Amino acid sequence: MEGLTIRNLSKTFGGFTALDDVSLDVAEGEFLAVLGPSGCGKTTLLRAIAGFESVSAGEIAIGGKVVSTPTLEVPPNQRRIGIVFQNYALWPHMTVAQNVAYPLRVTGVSGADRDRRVREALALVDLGEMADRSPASLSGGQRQRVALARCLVAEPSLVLFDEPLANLDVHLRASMEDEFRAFHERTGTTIVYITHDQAEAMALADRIAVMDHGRLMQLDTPQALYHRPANPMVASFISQGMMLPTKIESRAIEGACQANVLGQPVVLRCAPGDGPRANATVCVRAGDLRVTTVDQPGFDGVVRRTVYQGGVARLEIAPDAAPEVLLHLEQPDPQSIASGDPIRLCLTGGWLIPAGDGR
Ligand SMILES: Nc1ncnc2c1ncn2[C@@H]1O[C@H](COP(=O)(O)OP(=O)(O)OP(=O)(O)O)[C@@H](O)[C@H]1O
Repeated sequence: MEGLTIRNLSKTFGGFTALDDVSLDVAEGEFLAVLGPSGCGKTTLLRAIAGFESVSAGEIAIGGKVVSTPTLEVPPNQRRIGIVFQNYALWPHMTVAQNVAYPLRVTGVSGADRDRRVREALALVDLGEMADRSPASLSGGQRQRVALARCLVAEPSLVLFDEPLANLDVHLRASMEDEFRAFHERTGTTIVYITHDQAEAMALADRIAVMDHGRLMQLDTPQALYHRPANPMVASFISQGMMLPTKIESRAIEGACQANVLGQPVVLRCAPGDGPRANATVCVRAGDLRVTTVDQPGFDGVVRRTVYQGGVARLEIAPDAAPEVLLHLEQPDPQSIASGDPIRLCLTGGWLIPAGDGR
């Protein structure tokens, strides 16, 4: 298979396991984001793919060719990989074109061939007009595009992005997201994109690998991660899913179970074959909760906090039957609910976290 294949990859530093039995495939032309909290192993994974880090167990293959095992290490410059870092790493004394030409110079590509490839790479990132400018005269986003062109000029089979937007302000991040998406559509490059920003991963990637403590928690489309998280870590990490204890009362029929949550009967979405079991948990999104009245099905709680957000207020609520869980929902204007008020909520749906850890 072309693209990238990782099989049972582990990496230990002394006695510490930074990557723990990670397996994943990235298809040729696919855009995969690797997402997870600080310290989950994202950078170690990227460094192992790039060849900057040896592996303790398992195997990495790029374009069908094995490049890393505990006894084999193909050097980084023979892996046909491009890397875009968050700090651009452009040479300040060179023009934009000279920066982009640099990887070709060091590999001995010269003359008209080099000029043509630099022109094409700059055109791909829409910087053809800026070839003779110095990096200091460019905006942060333009510099990031030069870094992208410099990586593309070497015609990599795989491009690794290491939190490339982490240093940019919010507006520039949004426009660079558009640029990266357009770039991927235009070139069909296989991309592995490391980030701790969930919104960025969701906006850009075909699929997302969620990691925690060195382990792959779930690899799926953004929609599947949101609607069908495989375990509590993914459920709470993606869009602040809320977890509530649940009693399942029927077997799954057409993807739904009858259940009871905090005393309220409710139909929940679930995996095929799910059914009554101990310690079941439902993942609830803010949109699954609404404020209701005492004569309606639901459960009672107390408002702990309200935060007005323009047009809506975020209500944080502790249910009476599980006060250790803090629920949140958005209540549209006009606002009449205050902190400390008793409240009744109705749960309209949710996803039953599958049994086991779902990996
Ligand atoms: N050379 C090393 N020696 C010892 N421990 C290391 C080394 N490199 C990484 N680690 C540890 O491995 C774990 C994973 O680190 P890594 O940098 O891959 O995480 P990350 O997900 O990229 O985090 P962040 O988002 O904060 O950059 C951390 O606990 C880190 O301290």
